[in-house]
Amino acid sequence: MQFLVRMDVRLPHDMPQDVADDLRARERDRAHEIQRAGKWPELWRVVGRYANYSRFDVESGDELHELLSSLPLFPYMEIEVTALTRHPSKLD
Ligand SMILES: O=C(O)CC1=CCC(=O)O1
Repeated sequence: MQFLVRMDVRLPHDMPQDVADDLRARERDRAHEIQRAGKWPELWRVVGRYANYSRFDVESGDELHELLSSLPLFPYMEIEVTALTRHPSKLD
């Protein structure tokens, strides 16, 4: 199943810089693991925002939830998920 996911990151303003830096480094490492597993084929920055649009290729909504909740930034993100299906007019 394909899912379009938007993640908006909202770190508390009073979070110490070293804690934020550590979270970001761990987020990057976990994102790389999921990408290497072929489950996160697209990751795009939203211009001008601390947010991304991503496409996930997973077996189920449960798997997507497991992956998203494994991200170190998960407690600090607002996440919107849209299930996708193939458009009949799309050329191969
Ligand atoms: O920076 C972001 O948009 C949040 C994020 C997701 C994967 C990653 O490495 O950072």
